Amino acid sequence: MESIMEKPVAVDAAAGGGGGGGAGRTRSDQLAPSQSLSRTASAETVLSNADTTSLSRKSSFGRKRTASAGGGGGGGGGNRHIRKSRSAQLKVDVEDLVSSSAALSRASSASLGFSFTFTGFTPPPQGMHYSADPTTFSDDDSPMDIEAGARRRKKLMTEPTLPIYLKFTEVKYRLSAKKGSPREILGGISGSVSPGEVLALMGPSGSGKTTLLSILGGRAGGGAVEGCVSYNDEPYSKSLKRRIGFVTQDDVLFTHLTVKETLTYAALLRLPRTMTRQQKKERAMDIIYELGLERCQDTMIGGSFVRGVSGGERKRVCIGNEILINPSLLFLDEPTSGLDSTTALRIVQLLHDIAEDGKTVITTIHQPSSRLFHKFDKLILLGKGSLLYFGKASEAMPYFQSIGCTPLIAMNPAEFLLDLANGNTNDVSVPSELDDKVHMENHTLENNNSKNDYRPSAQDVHEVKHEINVLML
Ligand SMILES: Nc1ncnc2c1ncn2[C@@H]1O[C@H](COP(=O)(O)OP(=O)(O)OP(=O)(O)O)[C@@H](O)[C@H]1O
Repeated sequence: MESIMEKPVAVDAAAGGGGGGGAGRTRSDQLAPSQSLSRTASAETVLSNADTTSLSRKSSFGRKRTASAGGGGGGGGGNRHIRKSRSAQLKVDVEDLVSSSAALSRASSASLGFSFTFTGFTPPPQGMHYSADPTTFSDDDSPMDIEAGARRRKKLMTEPTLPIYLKFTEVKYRLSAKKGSPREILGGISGSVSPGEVLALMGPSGSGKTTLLSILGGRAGGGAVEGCVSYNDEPYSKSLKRRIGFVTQDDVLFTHLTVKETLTYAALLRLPRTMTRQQKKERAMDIIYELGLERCQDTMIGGSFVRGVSGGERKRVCIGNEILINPSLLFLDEPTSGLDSTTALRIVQLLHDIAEDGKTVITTIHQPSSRLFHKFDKLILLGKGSLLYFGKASEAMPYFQSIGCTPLIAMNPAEFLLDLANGNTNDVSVPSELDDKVHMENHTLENNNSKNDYRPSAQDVHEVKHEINVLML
């Protein structure tokens, strides 16, 4: 890692980015009365514990919960009455959760899984009005609703963060082998991503997506890294570490904690001392609302032996754990793996919303649906550690068509690009250079009595692409 950090390159003017609407929709009209009541009551208790210095923000926060409960049909006055009558029997208040021995014993019985590494959160200004609109998604929203909700959704993540422009040039990664020469995992990958953009790293399994993501996130493993990675023209530093959120493929969560407990503990442990305990707890609740987790906030995370939240909800909790600290750079390793296409779309829409708040988002992705593919601003296509494409995601197909690679049947763009990266040219028209190479290699294989067909490698596609590029210049 040392070598890449010593020589940052000058950064060109940051490319424009962003785009896409925010996700979410209101769920208040579908809330069961009991859920509404308990949330309202809980909010009331939080309010009652509030110190006077942050009254205005807490009031708006209280209104927010009231509003969401009110969606179920209750008016303001009625809610107040309900809140009063229920306040005595509140059991799920955050204060109780944090101090209750039951919660603690459950926590201690689970394995420690948080990766509390960063603490660079700036507390929001007092009196900041947080959204009263709980219009985030839940698992039964339709994609149409998501789009509509995206327009309605107000943002919670309004605290300013340092915009970070990430640029990487000729990044190589080699692993030393016990026998023979070192194994090259990444061979000269270049690209950049601006605040407001979502960069997707796509490629077949084993192509080096996670390795590249880890290097960019300052988490390179034991191999040798070459090239240059710069953050606003600066090399990686300790202070930058505090501005990075990293959601790994297998983030470990406490099985027996509820969603609310998980995020509240994370807030209490990860947010800076300059924030009061109350502010931290409110921050956790804001995240719950922002990520549309209010309906499952009291559900246990669960695991192999305990039934808990759904896969999509679990992913959102992992993302919540990271966006709590309001990172400038957010890295995610396969946040949509194992999810159905609609839930995956919601997660990617969420990433869009986060980017729209001025964050820089980089995510690996396995096999996105076409709708999901079009949500990315930029794309890096990897094939066996080689860079096959870097540019706007929307221009990837036209680009490959311009060099003679076109799908022969209607195909999801991601599927087509992954086929190319895998060297699978069935149903794909490829340039004659590549075709010739396939025939030549097959001829050699026939002469050797081999039963296998030659499949062009990612390197072949890469080379052909390079030759064509040269011819086109
Ligand atoms: N520490 C390591 N030791 C041995 N091999 C490694 C190590 N790190 C990465 N590799 C190898 O590097 C290659 C790229 O791995 P990487 O996890 O980056 O791929 P990927 O594209 O993220 O794959 P997947 O989509 O399956 O997660 C793989 O062949 C992997 O086995």
